[in-house]
Amino acid sequence: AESEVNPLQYDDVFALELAADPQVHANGNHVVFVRRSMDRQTDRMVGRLWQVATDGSNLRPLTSGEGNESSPRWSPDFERLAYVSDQSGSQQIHIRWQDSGHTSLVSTLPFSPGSLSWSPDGEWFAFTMFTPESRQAPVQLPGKPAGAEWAEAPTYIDSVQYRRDGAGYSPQGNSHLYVMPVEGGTPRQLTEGDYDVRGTISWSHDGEAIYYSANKNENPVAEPVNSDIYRVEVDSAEVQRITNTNGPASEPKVSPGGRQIAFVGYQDRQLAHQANRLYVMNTDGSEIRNLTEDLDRSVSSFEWARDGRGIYFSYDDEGEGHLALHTLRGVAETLTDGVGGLSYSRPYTGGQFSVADNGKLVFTQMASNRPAELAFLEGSQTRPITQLNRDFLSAFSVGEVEEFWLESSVDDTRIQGWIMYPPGFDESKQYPMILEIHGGPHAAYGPVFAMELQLMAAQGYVVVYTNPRGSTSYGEDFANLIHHNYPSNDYDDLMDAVDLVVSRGFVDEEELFIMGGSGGGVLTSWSIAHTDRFAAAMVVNPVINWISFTLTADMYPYFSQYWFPGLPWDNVEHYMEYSPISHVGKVNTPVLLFTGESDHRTPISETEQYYQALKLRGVESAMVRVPGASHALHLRPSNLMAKPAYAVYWFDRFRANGGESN
Ligand SMILES: CC(=O)N[C@@H](C)C(=O)N[C@@H](C)C(=O)O
Repeated sequence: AESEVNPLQYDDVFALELAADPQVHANGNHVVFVRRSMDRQTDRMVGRLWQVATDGSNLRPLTSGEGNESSPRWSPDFERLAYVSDQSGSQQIHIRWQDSGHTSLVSTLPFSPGSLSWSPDGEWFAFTMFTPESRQAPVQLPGKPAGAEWAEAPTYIDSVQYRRDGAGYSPQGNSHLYVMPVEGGTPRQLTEGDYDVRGTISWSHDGEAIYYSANKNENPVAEPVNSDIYRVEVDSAEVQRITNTNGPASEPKVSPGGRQIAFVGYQDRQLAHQANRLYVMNTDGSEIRNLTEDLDRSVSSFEWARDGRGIYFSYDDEGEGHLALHTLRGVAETLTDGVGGLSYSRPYTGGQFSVADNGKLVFTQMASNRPAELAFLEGSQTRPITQLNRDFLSAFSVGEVEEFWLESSVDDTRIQGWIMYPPGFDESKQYPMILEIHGGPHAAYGPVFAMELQLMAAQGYVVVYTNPRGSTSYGEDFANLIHHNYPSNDYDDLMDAVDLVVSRGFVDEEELFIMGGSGGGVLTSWSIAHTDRFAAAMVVNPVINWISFTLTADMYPYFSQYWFPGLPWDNVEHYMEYSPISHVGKVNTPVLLFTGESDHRTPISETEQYYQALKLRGVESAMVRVPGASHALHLRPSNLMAKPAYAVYWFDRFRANGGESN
């Protein structure tokens, strides 16, 4: 009955929890994971290490929980657990002895460690760490008296990657590979040069070398996606190149027997979307085999089976994460779906898993009514392990999500989408509707819990979301329907979805609203230049002008060469034809903009261009600037609630009868 409906409140963002980074014990009996929750005082998501038996019993914290903890990694004998924590004031490596429960800080690193990995004998850690390049500024100004307070010195920059979204302006330097005794000591740098070591690092079976991936090409600007796998000897730091592929070769993982390496990558064809394939090769780089050539889906992550006879991997298909096993003999078997749940703000796909002996697996399980929880897979049986959100969600009515498919009005291409109903939905009534559009554009939404969308549904809006052409998880051809052609018929797919939902009869056509972030901001601003059917729009961290975007975004070498037929100055007409700014003269829809001031992916200058253009045209518009926020606007819980709160404020203003229709 309607009286029992208890919709979510904005403040409930602080009640969300999720289970991440599962690391299952080899015996499959218990799993260590990062329990993420929201801290109201610091306005941040914090991670704490917890352990639970895979039958769901004995859920308990592993540490005193005073720091933000991440990256739990079992020692090879499963007697110790390494992890990273900022308990000491900076991100450092800690160890927990599983028998005594004793924990200890073992590093004093100048920068945060990444890709933490135990040596096979359990005596060394390997990790990546930022390594500053000690270089004096080329200009030294004379005349500063001792103790004088002069302006901060100007910064001299000549590196390609001088800023990164989420990290800000970087000092000169690179991420390099280090080793350190596990009981502590001085880290020893194994790689050097003007390239970054990122992602998985993997010890050779005998512990004498480490495999890593890097883009060491002479002109990394011209080859932004190219990378290869290298082997560095731990004693001598001698480096050997293992692959020489045309495209990325990354995430190397040595097989349990030590004779093979699995990795992901693809043959570069300069397409906007190129699906990651899973490869195996001998450790000397010979006999490279593409295991997933026929899958036509992107491999998200993978792990060797402990007997070395196959590789478990995850991939998204039709908006949902799947786990599969590929034996080295060539047989592939899908084991489960429902992998995902780590994106809690908008319903993006993405999950994690961990492999025990004998085909037992733990994975993050997605659901449209709660964020990621852990689940156990044994054979073909899946059972839940954690219920971290049970307490909070049992008290509230969450919007139900229904899948739909439609055939494109342009070319009959099948398009998938979802409707989120407001709690207490009554189909005999008329509701306002929000179309919420994902970014990427090569990314996918799915039936995943999404707090931003839930908070808008809780305010009485039907929320519709789709995977228009260009989205991933439907194969490379579907994604590349917008190659050098974005935005285009993806707009028609979105309008087809609106038509379908309107035809169901429960949406008030006078109360249609549209919003989207990033690539979704592109499509929102594009849509309102091509139709006046929406009563108002919210354009979140958009790209408005492809020329200014490619020349200010952090990933500019990639965007300029993979999303367009050539560089901006040689293709001005193309760039401008596809830029929403070129069509702003047709916009009549009231627009609210919402962007992080520290966004280096779609810089706020894009938002400002659009805002000023709308003002010049006299279109009703406002701009919300989010101080300190990067492209990942949801990272601070207060911003996670601010975005839907502003959306509802703006859309309520433009409802037909002051919001009284339902
Ligand atoms: C590749 C990339 O970062 N694209 C951005 C323009 C984008 O659309 N990002 C999406 C994933 C988002 O929602 O932020």
